[in-house]
Amino acid sequence: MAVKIIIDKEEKHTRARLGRLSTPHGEVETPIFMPVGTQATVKTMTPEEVKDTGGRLILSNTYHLYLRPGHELVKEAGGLHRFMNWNGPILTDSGGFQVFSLGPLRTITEEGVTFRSHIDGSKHLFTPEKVMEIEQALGADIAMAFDECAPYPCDKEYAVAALERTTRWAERCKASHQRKDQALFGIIQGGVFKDLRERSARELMEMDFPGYGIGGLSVGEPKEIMYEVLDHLVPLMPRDKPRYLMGVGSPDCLIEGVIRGVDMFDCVLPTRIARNGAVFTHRGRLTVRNAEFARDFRPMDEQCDCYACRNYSRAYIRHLIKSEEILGIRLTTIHNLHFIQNLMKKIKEAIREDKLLEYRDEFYKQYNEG
Ligand SMILES: Nc1nc2c(CCNCC3CCCCC3)c3[nH]c(NCCc4ccccc4)nc3cc2c(=O)[nH]1
Ligand SMILES: [Zn+2]
Repeated sequence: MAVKIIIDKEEKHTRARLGRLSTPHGEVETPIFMPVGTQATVKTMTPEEVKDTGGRLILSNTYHLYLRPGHELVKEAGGLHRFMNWNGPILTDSGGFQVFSLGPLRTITEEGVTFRSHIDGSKHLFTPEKVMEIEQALGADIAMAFDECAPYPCDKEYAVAALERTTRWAERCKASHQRKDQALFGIIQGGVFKDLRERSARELMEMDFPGYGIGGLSVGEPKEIMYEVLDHLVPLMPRDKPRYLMGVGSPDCLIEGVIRGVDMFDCVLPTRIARNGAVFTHRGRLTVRNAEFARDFRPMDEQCDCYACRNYSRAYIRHLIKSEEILGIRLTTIHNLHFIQNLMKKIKEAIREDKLLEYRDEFYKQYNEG
């Protein structure tokens, strides 16, 4: 088996669990937050720096790498691990979400999705078979199936059509996926409708994937609705397979997702807000580029022991960002990735001690999400 999860401990009062996910490029602990490396780099970070913040498994993307530099070029380079000098596990998303977020620039048919490149406007067709060819060429340890992510809100008919197409496309992905050293994960859809979520999960589990993405969430729905969908869906999923909540998330969503039994998370948030001069702290978000920090010589987060917080002040980092000095967003990125990985470490400790709900309450007491 290319990829499997071993559950080491289930938290006593929640669905949270500690596990180890083994892959051809090594074993990682779960629950895990996976930094995003859209164009074969976690923006502004060297692989060593990503590792130093606690990153162990990173994401890259079929859509972006197909358009530039091209999956054949990456294959010629020896695959994504060689190309980007990352020797840990990699997961590639299928581009389903990217292509659907292109809005009017794309059209969906049973065959696949035609879209125009956001780079040069050229026309392309993604079919399940084409996406499998791309992901196998990139060579990630985990490849996501090509799915249709329904928008939020959408009427039930739309969600049914997207779910049914996702199931048919999952069959086609499975039929055309040959790489034995790459695990293909199915993606569960069904919008915010509990019966549709059950149906999508059942149809995909019949295909016996080694792991499952939970798609169609974190697309604008209120967090409470996302939590309700998880409360209903996760118990239906196999206990001994990895559960990957796609596109999540913020610190509160990570804690709530782990409580509900999720093992894997990815989100652009930590790296994206860092580039906008904003950082996570134990007391909530802080926009360090704001004028109020011009003479604030404290670290970004006084409880943080990352490289940026040990060596630089808010005033200095604000100066760098205002002066468009690249070091500025490198320091906010180092901090944000460290903050999220440190949060995952504290969550894992709380699971070990069966105190995850207490940890959540303690976290919320100090943290207010913006
Ligand atoms: N196949 C697929 N992917 C999904 C993704 C992309 C996950 N990140 C991939 C990653 C690969 C490398 C390039 C970047 C993306 C999602 N992201 C979100 N929410 C993000 C919501 C969000 C949160 C913060 C900022 C922006 C957007 N919901 C998602 C649902 C799906 C889905 O159903 N199917
Ligand atoms: Zn820090």
